Amino acid sequence: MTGQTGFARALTVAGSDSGGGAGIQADLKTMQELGVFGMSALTAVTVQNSLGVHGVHPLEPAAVADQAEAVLSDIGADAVKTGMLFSSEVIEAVCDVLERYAVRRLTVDPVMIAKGGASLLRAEAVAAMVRRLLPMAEIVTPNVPEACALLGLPEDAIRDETDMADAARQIRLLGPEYVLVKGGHLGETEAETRTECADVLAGGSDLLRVLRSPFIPTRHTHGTGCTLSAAITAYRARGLAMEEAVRGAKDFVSKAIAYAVPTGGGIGSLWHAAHRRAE
Ligand SMILES: Nc1ncnc2c1ncn2[C@@H]1O[C@H](COP(=O)(O)OP(=O)(O)O)[C@@H](O)[C@H]1O
Ligand SMILES: Cc1ncc(COP(=O)(O)O)c(N)n1
Repeated sequence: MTGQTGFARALTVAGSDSGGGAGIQADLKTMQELGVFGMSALTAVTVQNSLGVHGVHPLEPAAVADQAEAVLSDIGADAVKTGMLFSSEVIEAVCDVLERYAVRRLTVDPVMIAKGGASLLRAEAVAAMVRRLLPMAEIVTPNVPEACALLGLPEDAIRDETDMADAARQIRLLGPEYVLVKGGHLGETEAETRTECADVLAGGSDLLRVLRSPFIPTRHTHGTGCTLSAAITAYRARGLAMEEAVRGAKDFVSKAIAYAVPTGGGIGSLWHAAHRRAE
């Protein structure tokens, strides 16, 4: 038997979601669906289902760093993403490894709070994320509350697309080459009249794009952010240009939301194979 040559590889550094919809599980499903060989460095085991996060068991920072090192020193990765990192110690340990292997195609999903409200990043770790991780990122993908936290703004400071664009430009000044501020949380209170979900991409020399997609009226949105950032990472691993990668990822996540599955009695999860049906 011969192996496949010329395949793209991606590494995710993130937490496990026992419910299967977010975290490492969403990342690996997305990478596989997009034809990329997915690998993982686990940061924490979360006890999670559709009703929320019931426990968080972080791994030792050295255990996280060793997993990333094992992957990068042997298999290699064409692109890397980070998700739930939990503590400043884990951020520091992961940054040391990414720096050592000169990882360039790095997507940072600055995961802070799960949809049910549980904290997936200690408050003290935001400073380490800003100081060490953001300058290494090729793209950072905050949702609206995360963008506020990165900029030290009150959590209701971003109210419309103009505010999202301002925030994206300001976060760029923290070091990442591109910033995608995601608008899934904007207008949550007007769900009945909402027609679209817009994300703002800033980067390159003077790129500013508003990426629009139809709003899908569903409560089953567990894993949207993880899936979007994993798809960007997979497309970058395959060598697509950044704007193309982000547009492709938004399309992938929209389809996965449209065919979301009502797993459990709470917030259900995306269906990562949906793009196959829609093609
Ligand atoms: N109900 C929805 N319909 C269509 N797109 C959505 C919906 N909810 C979120 N999205 C999209 O999913 C992606 C993730 O956004 P968001 O939910 O804001 O991130 P997070 O999961 O990090 O909170 C974005 O591209 C956003 O526009
Ligand atoms: C382990 C883990 N990582 C990330 C999320 C965020 O999920 P979402 O994409 O719904 O914001 C989560 N709920 N659990």
